[in-house]
Amino acid sequence: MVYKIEIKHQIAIFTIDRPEMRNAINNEVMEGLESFLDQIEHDKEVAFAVITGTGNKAFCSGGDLSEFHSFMTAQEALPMLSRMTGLLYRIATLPMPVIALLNGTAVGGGCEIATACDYRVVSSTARAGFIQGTLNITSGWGGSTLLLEKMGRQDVFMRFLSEAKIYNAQELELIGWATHIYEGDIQDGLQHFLADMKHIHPSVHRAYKKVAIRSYEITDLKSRMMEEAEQCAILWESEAHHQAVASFLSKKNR
Ligand SMILES: CC[C@@H](C(=O)O)C(=O)SCCNC(=O)CCNC(=O)[C@H](O)C(C)(C)COP(=O)(O)OP(=O)(O)OC[C@H]1O[C@@H](n2cnc3c(N)ncnc32)[C@H](O)[C@@H]1OP(=O)(O)O
Repeated sequence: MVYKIEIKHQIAIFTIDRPEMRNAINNEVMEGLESFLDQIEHDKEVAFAVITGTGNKAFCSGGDLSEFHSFMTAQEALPMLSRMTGLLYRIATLPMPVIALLNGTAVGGGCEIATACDYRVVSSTARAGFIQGTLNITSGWGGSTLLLEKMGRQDVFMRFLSEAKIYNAQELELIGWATHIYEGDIQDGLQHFLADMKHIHPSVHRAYKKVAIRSYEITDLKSRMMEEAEQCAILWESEAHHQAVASFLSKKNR
């Protein structure tokens, strides 16, 4: 099993469990995420949902390049990109608040997943970045659409995307991407973040969540995220992208 699902004390936790692969997303993790969302979407008992990763090195390193490098054309890449885009839209529109608990680094699609969540609770040693540009692609799971939709300053977040750099926790807090930075133990970090919210009835959190996402349907956010996936698919088939992935994988196989 490459993921864990736990529902305890009204908190539903999805943990990507591939620490040796820096919690990269493959088809099996996608299936897990689908079943997690199916389980909690209509469960009124769940007050908060949490997405995290095993270990302290990575929250998620994005798409599993060793699996997805076999996609050579836009047509081959698009089903995977659209499937993840659909999942990120579901995460963003869950009826309860969703917390990305960044136990470690989030890059590429990992950064997109964290952006889809309502809050990013980040270890002081974690880092994050939309590094897709270094692979000659854009984000392809709807993550930059979500980033620019949710976050304040367009100039700051266009730069975050375009530099394709990894920011440290302090920088992530400064630009407003990280909601809360914790030191030390991950569970203590989560509990500390939730401490001032937990005594409020879950129906109140759900009502605020509704307010937060009410414009998504009117502005057809899902279609806009899908357009991002299509744009990424076009870049996916470029020679520069295939070369960048081959270079990453050749380091792995050395
Ligand atoms: C596909 C969709 C697209 C999107 O829409 O956004 C993407 O997500 S593109 C993918 C973008 N992700 C990357 O390019 C990440 C690449 N990984 C890294 O930069 C680093 O691994 C790290 C996340 C910064 C962690 O560095 P470090 O702690 O030094 O670990 P290693 O680099 O030694 O990795 C350990 C191990 O894991 C393998 N690995 C890591 N990430 C991936 C990945 N995304 N896909 C496949 N494999 C990955 C890495 O190759 C190492 O393997 P071994 O050498 O066999 O131990």
